[in-house]
Amino acid sequence: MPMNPSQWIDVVEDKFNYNLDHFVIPDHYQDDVKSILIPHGLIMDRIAKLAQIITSEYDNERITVCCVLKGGHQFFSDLINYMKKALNKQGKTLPMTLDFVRVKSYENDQSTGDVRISWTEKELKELKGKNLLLVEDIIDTGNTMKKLLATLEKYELKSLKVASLLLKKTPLSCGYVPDYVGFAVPDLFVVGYCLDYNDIFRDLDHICAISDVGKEKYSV
Ligand SMILES: O=P(O)(O)OC[C@H]1O[C@H](OP(=O)(O)OP(=O)(O)O)[C@H](O)[C@@H]1O
Ligand code: HPA
Repeated sequence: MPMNPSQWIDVVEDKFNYNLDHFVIPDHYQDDVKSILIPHGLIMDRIAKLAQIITSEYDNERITVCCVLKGGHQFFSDLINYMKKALNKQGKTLPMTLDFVRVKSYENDQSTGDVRISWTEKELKELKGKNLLLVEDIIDTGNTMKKLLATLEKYELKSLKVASLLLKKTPLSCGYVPDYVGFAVPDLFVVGYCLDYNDIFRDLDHICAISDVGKEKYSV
């Protein structure tokens, strides 16, 4: 069952803007972010809960958990670990196959509109009859996920669900809402925890709002 929006954590800009000196930020990013929206510890605690919810909704059938690279990598990796712990606690067994797809459409803080997906025809055909769980870092305009779902349509999956750590509250949204959401975030360009700006900031632990200095410094 998709989560009810009341189950998401709503990150409100004025309430959730931890000062940069409240947490450790690497020196090389000090000027490049303006506030911390979600500290790393909170991200991890939230993923533990998402893992509990997700594992409780599957039976003992094998699932294919597919990481949407590159941004989804950290969430995927932590989610799998928490899912294994949750299964252990629930005394339940759920065999998981781990899979990866590379998708890219952003340059600077804008979608180019050209969503490139690495799946080959052979890889797509192999998904027939599988229970697929797509794991994404963020749904912003929703165009990436819309294209992924449209691509999968004719391949006769047994089931398809999407978990996204973040869902951006933006007027540019196409209206797509994933089954599982960690946090609803304000309409700011966010970086850290593998979310990037031109491949920078993936090594930052917390989820932060990028500063104008950061945008300027790393723009292409
Ligand atoms: O909802 P949308 O507006 O389509 O944006 C979301 C997508 O944008 C980012 O990918 P990006 O193209 O930056 O590639 P990356 O995962 O390698 O960072 C992110 O990882 C999502 O896949
Ligand atoms: O806010 C964002 N941050 C990083 N990557 C993204 N891809 C879409 N939106 C974002």
